[in-house]
Amino acid sequence: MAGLRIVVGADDAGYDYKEILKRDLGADDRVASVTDVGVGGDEHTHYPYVGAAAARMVASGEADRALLICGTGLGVAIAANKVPGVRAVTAHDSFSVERAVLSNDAQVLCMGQRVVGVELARRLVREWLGYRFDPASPSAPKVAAIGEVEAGADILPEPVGACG
Ligand SMILES: O=C[C@H](O)[C@H](O)COP(=O)(O)O
Repeated sequence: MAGLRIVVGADDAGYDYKEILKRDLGADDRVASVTDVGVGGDEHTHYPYVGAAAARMVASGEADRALLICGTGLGVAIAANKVPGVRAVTAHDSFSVERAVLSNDAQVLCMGQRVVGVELARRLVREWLGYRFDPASPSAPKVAAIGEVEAGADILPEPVGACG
């Protein structure tokens, strides 16, 4: 399985975790490359800029995934989701991290440095690296429907019995 190209980013509130997680990613043989879009230790930025910068790299195909940290993991996710084609989630538990990839084909995982302990964050990132979305899974049509909504399509609700 090809190694993942990962972009990491954080605002000031997520800088410490971003550095720790970046180091972990760099030492993991499932990771082909790690690109850091900031912030640097002596820099300041608002979370939408790093969230969007990382998401654009995913949308353009320069990166396979992004890992974004802010105070809560919420702002960077909202910003990343504004980039067409990007599915960003905030997750601080094992099941959500699994389903983010296997159900939602989310390419962007966001966490909050003020929310989750660092050792749990490190463990969740290790788990995250092990999941790959299966395009033949029953979840694939639902992910495709997200793209249709993004493209502006009106999608009528399916009958309840047809929802898988
Ligand atoms: O979602 C936003 C983040 O938590 C950010 O790091 C802090 O934002 P605030 O300073 O506006 O609360």
